[in-house]
Formats: sequence, structure tokens, C-alpha cells
Amino acid sequence: MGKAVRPYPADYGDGQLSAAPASTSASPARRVAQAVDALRHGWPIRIGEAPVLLPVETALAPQASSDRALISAARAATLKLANQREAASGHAPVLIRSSAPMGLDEARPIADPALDLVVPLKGPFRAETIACKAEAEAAMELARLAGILPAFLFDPAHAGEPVRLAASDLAAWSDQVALTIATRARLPISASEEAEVIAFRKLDDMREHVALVIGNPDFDRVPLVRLHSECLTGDIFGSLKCDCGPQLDAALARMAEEAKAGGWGILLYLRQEGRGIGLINKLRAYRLQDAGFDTVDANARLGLPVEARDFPVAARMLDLLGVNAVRLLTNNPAKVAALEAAGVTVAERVEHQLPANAHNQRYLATKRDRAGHLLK
Ligand SMILES: Nc1nc2c(ncn2[C@@H]2O[C@H](COP(=O)(O)OP(=O)(O)OP(=O)(O)O)[C@@H](O)[C@H]2O)c(=O)[nH]1
Ligand SMILES: [Zn+2]
Repeated sequence: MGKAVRPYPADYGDGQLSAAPASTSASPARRVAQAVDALRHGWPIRIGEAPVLLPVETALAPQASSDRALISAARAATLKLANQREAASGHAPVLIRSSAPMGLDEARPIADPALDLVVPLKGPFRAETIACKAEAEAAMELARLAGILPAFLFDPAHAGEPVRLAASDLAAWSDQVALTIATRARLPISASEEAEVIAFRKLDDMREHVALVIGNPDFDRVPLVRLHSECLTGDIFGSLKCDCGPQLDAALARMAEEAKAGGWGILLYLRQEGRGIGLINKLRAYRLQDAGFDTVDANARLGLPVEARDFPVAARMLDLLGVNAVRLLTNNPAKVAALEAAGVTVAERVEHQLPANAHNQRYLATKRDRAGHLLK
């Protein structure tokens, strides 16, 4: 299996951002890590030479105000802003201008659909052309990575000192080459006593992905593999709203059977809750589902992608485990395609459908009808 290699050069942290003050010089990946951290804390960011952006959900800046906000096309559409047809998707950025300066308290109902009923009247606003499109798109992606609502006060007064980065830094941060095996240990589990847990780490990303290897690795046999995306509600609490918990248990049970028959299995536990929008935004989506939206529309209405998972990270984990071909347990053809695009041979798709219940029937039907999952 792959060995851990330190991916960073000795001068890690010394990369230059043109025109940035010396105190903010850092490698691109480190700048993204700092920006995600800033948004989570409610601090402003500045991407390239674009104006400062203050995250509406988390900022604690009572004096901050601006007459402009950067929001998602989906939120702009709910504000009845006309020329949003040009926006390719609900999470594309839209710059809106109000007739009067807004503080954070006024901006929050614009950002959060949960406040739509409490504060029905907002505006008037008009949409403006965004001069810094790449930077605005990077800001929406950073908000998703930080797990916050994608909305910013644009160029606000009294925002404080921003964390600086470049839009192009995101590509370096997403590069999975920097992922390494941090440690591994034997872990007997109820499904199989022959299990080993392997933890992965990337310095600029706090999410620690994990692999469970069940049975004895035999590199002459293609392992049964499951890419399981974190679902706190389903995995831990036994939520009936999705099929994650039963799928996790069934995957481990099938791998244990394989192991008994001389084969082996690998479960990748990927820390991409809510298909990559984070726990809090997933729970916001659940609130919208209670109001009648399905799983696809609820994400879209929040201005977040319906699917934002990082499958190259799974390919990199398999690579570090010395595996380049898998028998993949999934009903999701997009997962097969994403893994193959990342260089892994999917020798077989093994169906992984579990019985529905009264609470997840609609969710599963939506996955089948709108997300192309192969479900009966
Ligand atoms: N945003 C959002 N995420 C959800 C919802 N329900 C489950 N999830 C997340 O979806 C992920 C599981 O993905 P699914 O789409 O159910 O299944 P899949 O892994 O793509 O497909 P299979 O391999 O066939 O199971 C987990 O990260 C869950 O947290 C929801 O209603 N909204
Ligand atoms: Zn789930």
C-alpha cells in the first residue's frame, strides 16, 4: 500500500500574491485555508483586486454597511430580480444594489430563505453587472467550503482587515496530491474483526477522510469498494430521511462476506456532509424540505450546488492504498463516471439499494427521477 510522503517543499508558505502586503504572503493552498477559516469566523476576505467581501451569515461587524451585496442567482430570483436568466445555475453569483445602505441585520434576510416568511418584504434592489466574475465565483465556492450561506456585503465600510487570496488559489487547494496517509491501526468492528482503519490528512484542509479495509488486502483481486459520504443524521442518529445509515451497514456487511470468502473490501468515509454543502446547510435544506421542496430544489434555493462532492479525493485515497480498480457499490452512475474520470477503473457497478421507508420515499424517488440514480 502507498506510503506517506511529505508533499510540501521546504519553502512552503513563501509563495507571493502580487500586490499583497508582505504579511499576507503564503502558498495558494494556505491562502484558501485562511480564507475558509476567515469566513467561518465572520471575517472579511479580499479576492485578487476585487472589493472586500464580508460574509453575511457569520460576520460580527455592527458598523459594517454597504448598498451592495453578492448573493446567489437562486436568492436573487426569489427577490424577483429580473435579468437572472443569464446565470447558468442557482449558485452563480449576482451583485445586487439597494437604494439605501444595508447593515448585516438587513442583509441576513436576503441571504437566508428561513427568514423569507419572517421578513417577506425586502428591497427594492436592482442587479448589476459583476466586473470581477472569477473572484465572485470563487467567493461562492469559498462560502460552500466554509459551510455558510453564500452571501456577502460587497465593499462594505467598517468591515475590518481582510484575509487576501487570489481566485486561482482554489485550484491549488483542491489538488489532492497533497493528501497523505497520516496513520493506520487495526480496528475490529462488529461487521468484521478483520478490519483496519487508515486516516488521511492534507495540511490545508481540516477534513480528515478515513478508509476501512475489511479482510486481507489481495492486490490480485479487485476489492469491493463503497464511497460513503458523511451523513451525521443518517450515520449516527439513524435518520429515516435518507438511506445513508442502512447503506453504510449493508456495505460493511457485504465486505465482511467478501472477506470470509477470501476477498476484501474498502469503505471510504468521505467528510463531505450533505453532498458537500456541510451539516448546517444540509439542515437548512431539511427545513426547506419540510416546507415542500425536494432534495434538489432545497439545495438550489439556498444558492448551493445540488452536488458538490469531491470524488478525486476518493481516487487519491485509493491510489495511496495501492488500488487502481474497484467493484463499486453504488446506484449513482455519476459516482462511477467521476471515479473513472479521476483515473480509477470501475470493473463493476454493484447495486446498493435498500428498502425505503415512509420518510425517505420521496427522497429516493427524487434521486431516481432528478439525479439519475438507478433505483427501482
Ligand atoms: N444536501 C443534502 N444532502 C443530503 C440529503 N440527504 C442526504 N444527503 C447527503 O447525501 C450524501 C449521500 O449521497 P446520496 O446522494 O444519498 O447517495 P450517493 O452516495 O450519491 O449514491 P449511492 O452510492 O447510490 O448511495 C451524504 O453526504 C448525505 O449527507 C439532502 O436532502 N440534502
Ligand atoms: Zn443521509
